[in-house]
Amino acid sequence: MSSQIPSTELPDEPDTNSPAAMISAGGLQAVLDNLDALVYVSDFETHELLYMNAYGRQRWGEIDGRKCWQVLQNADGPCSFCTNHLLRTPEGSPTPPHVWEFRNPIDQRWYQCRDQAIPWPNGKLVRLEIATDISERKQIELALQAAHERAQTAALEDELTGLPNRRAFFQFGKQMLHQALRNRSTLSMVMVDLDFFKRVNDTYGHQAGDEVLIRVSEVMQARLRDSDLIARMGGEEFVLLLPETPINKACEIAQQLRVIIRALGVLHEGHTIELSASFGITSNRPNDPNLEALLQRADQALYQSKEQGRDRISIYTD
Ligand SMILES: Nc1nc2c(ncn2[C@@H]2O[C@H](COP(=O)(O)OP(=O)(O)OP(=O)(O)O)[C@@H](O)[C@H]2O)c(=O)[nH]1
Repeated sequence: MSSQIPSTELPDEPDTNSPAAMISAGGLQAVLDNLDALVYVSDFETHELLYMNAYGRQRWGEIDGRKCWQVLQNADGPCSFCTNHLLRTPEGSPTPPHVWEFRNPIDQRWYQCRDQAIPWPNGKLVRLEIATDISERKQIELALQAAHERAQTAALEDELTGLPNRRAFFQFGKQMLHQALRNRSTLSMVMVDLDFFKRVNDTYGHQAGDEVLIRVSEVMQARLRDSDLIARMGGEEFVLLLPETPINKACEIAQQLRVIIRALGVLHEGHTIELSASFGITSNRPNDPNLEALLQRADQALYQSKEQGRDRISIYTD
């Protein structure tokens, strides 16, 4: 088989009369003016617009020797987000095209911009931008992102009380323990469990029980600092993580919470539901391998509170 290409398919000499070779300035203009994208060229130093295609002129008006920031941004000076400095090396050679996305504050639409330094007929490098309207795609992207963030928040939030849930407790708690070990500071843990909560449900109904859980969450949250973590671990059990809080201070806080819950009296359909809670307290130790170690100790201390009659606080002791 011959490896020679037939001359009809690939001529040896370029045919200067072929339609492709005859593309004129007018032809190029037609291509540029029918593009569904803004194309403009501006001077690097003066920012004067040297060219803008029909797409751009229809949206932003004639260029009339004006500067890019006057025409495209209606501004009094160069834009803070101008990319000119990214398009040339310090020696003045063109860098690879810079592609970025931005929302034009004038028309509020999103554009993907492709900026590049190109040689102009006078021999100077100039700025070329090709900007494509990506608003529809961006709207979907932003809506998806918001939905994803909402789903993430929902996965970490207890539906009833709005407190961080068990999963959030482990996620944030791990970081808090890590920070405490690194700073050699005391992280205290308080486990809180409402007493005889089953009776509340049995006597007043499940909805009354839910109201109690919400009110207890609110009053505990109100007493704590922003840097403390309070999570609902499930049922009528809550865990507090108190950074930079020595054990005696954690006991003081737990006592206050105990008194607050005792005094709460949740009103439900004309009845006042009296409550109490038991507490188990511990603090981190230098060799604590993980959060579970603290949880185990706090749980044992809580068990002691329950055993000794409830409505009390206990500190874990070996
Ligand atoms: N209303 C309501 N009740 C819940 C929820 N989650 C768990 N419970 C109820 O909480 C009760 C917990 O009962 P127990 O574990 O026996 O604890 P308790 O009655 O508080 O007894 P002690 O902890 O020993 O003082 C059960 O009746 C659960 O059905 C909830 O989200 N809402």
